[in-house]
Amino acid sequence: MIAFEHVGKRYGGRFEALANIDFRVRRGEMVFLTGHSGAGKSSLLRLVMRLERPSRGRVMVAGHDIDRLHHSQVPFYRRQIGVVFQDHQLLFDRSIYHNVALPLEIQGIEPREAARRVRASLDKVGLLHREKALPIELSSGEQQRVGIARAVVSTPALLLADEPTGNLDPQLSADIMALFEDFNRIGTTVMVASHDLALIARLRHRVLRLSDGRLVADEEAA
Ligand SMILES: Nc1ncnc2c1ncn2[C@@H]1O[C@H](COP(=O)(O)OP(=O)(O)OP(=O)(O)O)[C@@H](O)[C@H]1O
Repeated sequence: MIAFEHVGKRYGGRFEALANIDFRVRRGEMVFLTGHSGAGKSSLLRLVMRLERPSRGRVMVAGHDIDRLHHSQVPFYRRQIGVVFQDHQLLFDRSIYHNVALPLEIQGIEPREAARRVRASLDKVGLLHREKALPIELSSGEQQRVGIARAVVSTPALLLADEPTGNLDPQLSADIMALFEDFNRIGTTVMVASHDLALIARLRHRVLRLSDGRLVADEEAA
């Protein structure tokens, strides 16, 4: 699903944020990406989303060298990927329902079909009963679950998350990770950047560890 082939990323032509990164993630795998602050986790995820382009090497996603996408194809490419951020980036003047519906509106999905998908997504994260609420009325854990519902509403084959449990307490963090595992179980390829080593160790998935822009460990699930 994802292949990094000797990928390097320099910012401003000088600073080397990633060097010689080489790994593959199989379709249907769930992988954690870990490493100290500044190790390059976000940069790696941004390369997969094609928000950044590699300075060296190739990033292949679903068999395509994504650097070769024409710029007109990039929005379509990004819509195939579900993304969850730490600061869930909800629109605070829209209801929970309309936040989750947004990707479907952009794709021009017919409203009745969109409603069915939005409700299925909200049900999956346990928030169907809050569909009319505004984000401000929800706890931060609930807001994060809305972000996840929005990321999966288009049933993406690939789900990326950047520190999705950053601000949450241990129980809520475990709940969020369990949701990712649920999506992985139904076939979604999942890649989660996290520095929560205790949580990662309990979950028994493959771990890619970055340090100073290098891939220093690739540990298969125990
Ligand atoms: N747009 C940019 N321009 C210049 N330098 C950048 C840019 N984005 C990231 N960097 C630098 O690249 C390095 C890797 O950053 P990155 O955000 O990928 O790390 P990270 O592992 O996600 O860290 P954190 O856990 O703190 O978010 C850092 O030293 C950072 O300062």
